[in-house]
Amino acid sequence: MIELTDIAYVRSGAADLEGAVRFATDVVGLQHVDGGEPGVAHLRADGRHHCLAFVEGVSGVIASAFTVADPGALALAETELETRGFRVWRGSADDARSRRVGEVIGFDDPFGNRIELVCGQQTLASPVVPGRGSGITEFGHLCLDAPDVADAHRFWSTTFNARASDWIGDAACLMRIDEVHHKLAVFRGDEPGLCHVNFQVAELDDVFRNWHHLQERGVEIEMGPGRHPQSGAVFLYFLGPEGLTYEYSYGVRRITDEAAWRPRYFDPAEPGSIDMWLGPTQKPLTQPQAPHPQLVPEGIRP
Ligand SMILES: O=C/C=C/C(C(=O)O)=C(/O)C(=O)O
Ligand SMILES: [Fe+2]
Repeated sequence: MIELTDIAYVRSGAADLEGAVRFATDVVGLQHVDGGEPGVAHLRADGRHHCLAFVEGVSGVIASAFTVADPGALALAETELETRGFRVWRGSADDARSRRVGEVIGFDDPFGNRIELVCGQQTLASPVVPGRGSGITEFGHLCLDAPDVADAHRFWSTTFNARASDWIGDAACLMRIDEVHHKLAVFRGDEPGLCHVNFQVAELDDVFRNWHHLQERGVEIEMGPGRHPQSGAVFLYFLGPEGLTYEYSYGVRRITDEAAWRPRYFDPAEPGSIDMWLGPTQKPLTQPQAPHPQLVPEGIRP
């Protein structure tokens, strides 16, 4: 069992790097950390050096990354994954440097999502300088697609320390790796992909202020404002460039009594099972950002 300690970053290809960065800073409110690396832009939301990296080139998600404790844990993870039949890539010093981590390995999950595991993710001492006052406090979670959510849960909970916090029938499983209700979600989809990246905001007011801001800027609101009955968070999903869906949310549940928590099973057909406020659309659940074409799965399965 590999212990994930946190989510680390999402790395995505960007056909229009400047446009992707402009949106991430001026609209979403992330900080552009200039790393002096041509063709790569790092965006910061919290203490992490970055939680989103755009790499100039073909659009599409390159990898979703998680941290493990240290180089020893990463070496054990590498062996464990190989033992389970995964082909594991070990990043070079340049790969690690571009990700601002000590070491990086990668593999394709059984559904074709490229996952990276890292140790030594860089923390920046300087305060975050947000691109806009959207109230972002933290990179909250990431959401992947898989054709069978129960299979995905089996994979994540037996290979890693992910635990189901709640299910939405066979449509979604929300999983935690620490106290936060979910840092990883898997939604049912025919193809692998990245459903969305989530950023927590400081106040309920931020969600609504951001909603107005996005509307004024003509940004496509995919769903919300609404409230998820699972985490209890008030959410807003919107579509950015490069097919990337962003989510702001406020008030995510923390599961502090691990032993007492029992996952709940919501019926996706019940009105309100996704949005207690009964909002109209469920688009972000059905249109993930497709994987970068060069990374389309090679069928590596255990
Ligand atoms: O469709 C349900 C989504 C639930 C949640 C939540 O409970 O917060 C999400 O954030 C999500 O996975 O998008
Ligand atoms: Fe979410």
